[in-house]
Amino acid sequence: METASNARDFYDYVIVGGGTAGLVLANRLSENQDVTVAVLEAGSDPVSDPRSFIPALWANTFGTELDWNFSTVAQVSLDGRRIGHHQGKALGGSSSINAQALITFTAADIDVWEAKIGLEGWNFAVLAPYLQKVFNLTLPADELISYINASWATSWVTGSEGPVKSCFSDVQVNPTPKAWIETFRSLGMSLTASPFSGKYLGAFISPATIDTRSSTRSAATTYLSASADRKNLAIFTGVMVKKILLENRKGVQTATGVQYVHEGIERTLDAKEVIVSAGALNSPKILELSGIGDPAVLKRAGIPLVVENKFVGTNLQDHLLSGISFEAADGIFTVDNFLRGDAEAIGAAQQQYMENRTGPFASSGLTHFAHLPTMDFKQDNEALSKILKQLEETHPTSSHPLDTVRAHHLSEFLSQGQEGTAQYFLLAGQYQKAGDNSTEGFVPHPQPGNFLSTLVGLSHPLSTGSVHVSSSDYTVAPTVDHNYLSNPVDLELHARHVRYIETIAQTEPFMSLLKPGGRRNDPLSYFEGSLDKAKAYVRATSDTNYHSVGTLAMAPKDMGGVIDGCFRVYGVDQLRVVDASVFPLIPQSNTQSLVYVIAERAADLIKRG
Ligand SMILES: Cc1cc2nc3c(=O)[nH]c(=O)nc-3n(C[C@H](O)[C@H](O)[C@H](O)COP(=O)(O)OP(=O)(O)OC[C@H]3O[C@@H](n4cnc5c(N)ncnc54)[C@H](O)[C@@H]3O)c2cc1C
Repeated sequence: METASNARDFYDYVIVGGGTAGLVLANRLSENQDVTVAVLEAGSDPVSDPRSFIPALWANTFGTELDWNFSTVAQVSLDGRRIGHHQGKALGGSSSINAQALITFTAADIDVWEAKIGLEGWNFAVLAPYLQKVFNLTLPADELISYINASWATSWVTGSEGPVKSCFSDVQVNPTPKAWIETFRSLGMSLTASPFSGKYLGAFISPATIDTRSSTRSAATTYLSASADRKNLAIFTGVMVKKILLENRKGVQTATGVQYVHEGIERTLDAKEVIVSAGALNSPKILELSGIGDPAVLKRAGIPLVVENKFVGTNLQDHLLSGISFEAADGIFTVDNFLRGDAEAIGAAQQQYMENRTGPFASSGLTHFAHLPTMDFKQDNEALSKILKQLEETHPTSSHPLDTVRAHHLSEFLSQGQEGTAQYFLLAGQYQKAGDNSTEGFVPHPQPGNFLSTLVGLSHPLSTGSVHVSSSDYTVAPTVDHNYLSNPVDLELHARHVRYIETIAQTEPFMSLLKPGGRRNDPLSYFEGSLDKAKAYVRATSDTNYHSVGTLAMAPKDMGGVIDGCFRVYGVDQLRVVDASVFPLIPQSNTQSLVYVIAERAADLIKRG
């Protein structure tokens, strides 16, 4: 058996990072028996680790060896707080620790790549068919489909036959779905079309990437099971790639392999082509350690410049998250007992899961979603006009050529009111801003009581940040600066959405899920309609939604691109990047579906040559 210590000297494709995108590529490229493929993954295989495979335990991976455990620098507009930022360090990458929500991208968010960024062939019609190549959705029994109003999913199931299994996980244990859907109906926000259709608004219960037969997480590792017997595919774990080996061939820098460390020993591996799939926060680091990047950044870190591109590590985007926790009515199920580490409650849930694979442990707990336009602007034309005017002006924080496209895209959404500008979702438990030490976990200091939280993620942030090396030492974490809320439009929109949570909480039937006269878990979360109070709360509590993307953008070079439409790094032959780094603009959806799809498309393009 091949191990990292006795690996061959040469593979056709060396994939750096066995994460979400990396394992899709490993499977698809090794379908051709005539090529050899090696995956180098820094983490271990988590498949038999309950923290990874039990759907509810995803946040228990935080701060463990399955997590890179990054943290941002102090965020000026978040009251100077540092934000802990988890990323999967294991086979399957972040798909092995994520919250498993399966929410697919919308047409408008992808079509803008072709129409406004000039990426030929990058549109919804081309990408959408890949969803069915990736996912395999199982429907619940008919009466449950009707209970959760999910008939929209029935037609999609036909043809969904990919390796990543998904299902509607928690409808049997959680009585809230109907209340969630009916509340948004009362607010005029019923689901307008299937969330798989590419254009919809409103509330729905989403599927999750969970295998219904075993009630276990279905991550990118399922791509490996499908290719386990292939002699031309080698998977190495516990291998940290230091840099890409570059050689000047006839005046063109060319990737010839990688340098890596395994069990303290440094080795090299040669390749016909190197594909970097180390995720949005690690891939830029690998390019910069190899001398590809902004001369000023490399100089500061003491790394010799090989290929200049000042956009490496820029354009970092995320869906900033905030929410309000309301005390739940008696008898409503919440996970607060688990968050407080109540041994009896955890033991009972564990036993139920082990015995018949049901109960709260069989679900990620995040399945109630709604995509909404900025509801305030339905009545307040003056406020809308003010924001649209702000969007026309170049803002001083503008730092990336794609900022203009971003502002125009958002402006269209706001003026038409037909697309989501925030994602709302329900957490049956208390939400708390994380501490700035990410090892503190999901809810660091749980309070007594049971809560229902409605959270809001800002869909199309204009604020962009960066991730860069601060040292030539590969063991040093990169400097992550999301620059959250640096553009005031983001604060204005996020605060309006977070304020709208109060309206949701006062609407039936959601209101009846809450304790009459019950408290909220944060004294700052009482806005009484004040936008200023909502803004202060957003600054004090917002956190990451773990959707970092965009740091090696696919775009023309003069628009801030680092790779072209075929994933090739500008200025370097035989080097590609395929992962969440390549998104030029963040979509309003959660990011895993687009990462999977992009990797499938990359495999097709690479195979075509
Ligand atoms: C906590 C959390 C919750 C989330 N919840 C959801 C959700 O519910 N729904 C959703 O759609 N999305 C969710 N996401 C986002 C989604 O999972 C990610 O966008 C996606 O998985 C990223 O895929 P990737 O291939 O870009 O990177 P990853 O999957 O993170 O893969 C990168 C891989 O590269 C490896 N690597 C990095 N550096 C090196 C190196 N130097 N040498 C060797 N290997 C290296 C890493 O260990 C990792 O395995 C969540 C993410 C997180 C972290």
